[in-house]
Amino acid sequence: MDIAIPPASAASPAPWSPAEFEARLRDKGAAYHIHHPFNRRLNAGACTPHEVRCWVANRFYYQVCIPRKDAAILANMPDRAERRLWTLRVLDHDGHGDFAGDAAGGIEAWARLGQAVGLEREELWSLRRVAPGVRFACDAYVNFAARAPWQEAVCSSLTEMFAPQIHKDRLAGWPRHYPWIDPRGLAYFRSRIPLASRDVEHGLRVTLAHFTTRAAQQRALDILQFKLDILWSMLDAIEKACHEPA
Ligand SMILES: O=C(O)c1cc(C(=O)O)c2c(n1)C(=O)C(=O)c1cc(C(=O)O)[nH]c1-2
Repeated sequence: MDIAIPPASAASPAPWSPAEFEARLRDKGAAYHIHHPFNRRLNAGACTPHEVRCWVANRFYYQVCIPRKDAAILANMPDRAERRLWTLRVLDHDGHGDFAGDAAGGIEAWARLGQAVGLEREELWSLRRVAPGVRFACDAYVNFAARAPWQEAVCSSLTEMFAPQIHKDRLAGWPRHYPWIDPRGLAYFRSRIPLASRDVEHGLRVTLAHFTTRAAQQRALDILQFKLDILWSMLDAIEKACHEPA
């Protein structure tokens, strides 16, 4: 992701209007990992208990990386008001307050999902089931967020525009498809629906204000594609690592 934004010139096409630009960002949902064959199988109830556990153990690495990447973005934000908003993202995942209920944070909620699918806590936290491709993909996200201008890092979080649907699919289908999973373990997915909407509102405001030439808008679309590729690559690696020979 080291392609520089070329300077606007008289020959550049006019920028898209904010509404058109936002529509083009939203069109990127066609490449979201909701359409990945492994996710389609997972949410259709076609995965074995081994595959579900393996997905939960691998995705845990994404969960632990998210607040690290958000902390890296914070360090690059000069503006106090933006930092105050962004801090919430770190706390959403790391937890705050009394460490009970929602205050325990997303990582703890994911660990409870691990318990609900039958993973030992130590096995999850040790990260020993994380496939190399999942590590590479998540580390690429943290590295990009740390090195890019903060507005570009914010833009890369906009895959969250498409996340509420994937969480809703899990909440709607898993209790029927996977009755062996304790439904209390699904609380993480429920908790993310309002938080993702709040995050997207902020992320879109920053993105629409920052990427204002056509070349910059094209770069924003490329950044979003880079993040979509990270999520897709994670599932490619998970699909391979979690495959159970018949
Ligand atoms: O389960 C999913 O498919 C999924 C996807 C994404 C995403 O689109 O990046 C996030 C989440 N979940 C999620 O739970 C979450 O907290 C989150 C934060 C971010 C981000 O980029 O800052 N993405 C996502």
